[in-house]
Amino acid sequence: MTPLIPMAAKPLLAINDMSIVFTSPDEPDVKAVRQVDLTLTPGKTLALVGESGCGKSVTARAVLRLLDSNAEIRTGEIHFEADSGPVDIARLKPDSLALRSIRGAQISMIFQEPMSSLSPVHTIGDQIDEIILLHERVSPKQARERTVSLLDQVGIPGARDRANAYPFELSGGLRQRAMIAMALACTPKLLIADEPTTALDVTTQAQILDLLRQLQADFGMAMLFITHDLGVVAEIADEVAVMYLGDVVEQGDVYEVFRAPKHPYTQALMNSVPRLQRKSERQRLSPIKGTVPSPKDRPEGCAFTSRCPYAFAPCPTIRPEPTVVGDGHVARCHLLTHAREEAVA
Ligand SMILES: Nc1ncnc2c1ncn2[C@@H]1O[C@H](COP(=O)(O)OP(=O)(O)OP(=O)(O)O)[C@@H](O)[C@H]1O
Repeated sequence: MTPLIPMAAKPLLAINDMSIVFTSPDEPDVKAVRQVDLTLTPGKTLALVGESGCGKSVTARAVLRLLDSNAEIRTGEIHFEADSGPVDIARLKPDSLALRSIRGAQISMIFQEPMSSLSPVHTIGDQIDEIILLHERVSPKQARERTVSLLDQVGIPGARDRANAYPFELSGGLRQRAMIAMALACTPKLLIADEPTTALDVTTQAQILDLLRQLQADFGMAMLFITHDLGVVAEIADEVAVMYLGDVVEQGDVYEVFRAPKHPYTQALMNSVPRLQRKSERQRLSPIKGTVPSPKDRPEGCAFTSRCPYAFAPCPTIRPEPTVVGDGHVARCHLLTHAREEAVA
């Protein structure tokens, strides 16, 4: 399939038509992610943004096949340019050697809560050494040298001594840095960051974002960055994909999407963010009316129908096709094609 967004370089990651369902013996399947297409270029950052429950984490976890046991990738492909050549991660067995050689080495992940990847009973140095020793042919002494240098690179003061600290002995910000060092231990091509700064105070959040940007420049890795914070997207991303109830409703270059959002959901998200303005120019913030429906009540058509101020006849039943709306900018909304049809008629 020809991508709607022209790619500047061969994608490192190309998710095509991916749908993920949660199954339960007593209930109908729940579609958490619906026919998602995403591409990520080497060295660039793609932000996945949207309200809680829209499928950001499930999409990201699918890339590492870290989904819960009741989740199933029902359709689609996850193409990754692995060291050994192109691979479709969706076809790999979660415990296969091929996937284990990718996970933690070529693609790694950081989380909001560092203790979800750090063990409380081992020192941070031992944990990072272990990952290096698992994936690379180096001696324990060489692994420790690399660990100390990584801890230093992520801004942990007194790295050699701190390598002997247990996670509970570090502050929240330092723990976050240690988790980042661990994720970078084998210089991955892709770092997946799932709300890594959400739990931090604003100063630490800014430091961690700066650090990630710096490390990205040093290591040349791509990032898939999950957040619900548009300010963070503006800070860190090259491209953005806006998700709503399992659908990607709009995606493209960050500047382009922020300058001229085309989907009513993206427009509403932008209007709900405070901006610095003179007192006389200040507008009231408009929160998005209503709540995200449960994925169990998703309409067949556009997922945003029940909250959209412009919804009209086709919206609840017919799913809008992706429409190219600008340079490297695509949105799924009937208004876009409707306006065009009217213009042509
Ligand atoms: N183990 C599970 N069983 C059933 N449904 C699940 C499970 N995990 C996630 N879901 C559902 O999948 C949907 C997407 O969840 P996901 O965690 O990806 O959302 P999110 O956008 O990352 O939200 P948040 O910002 O709150 O983390 C949600 O409706 C959620 O209820």
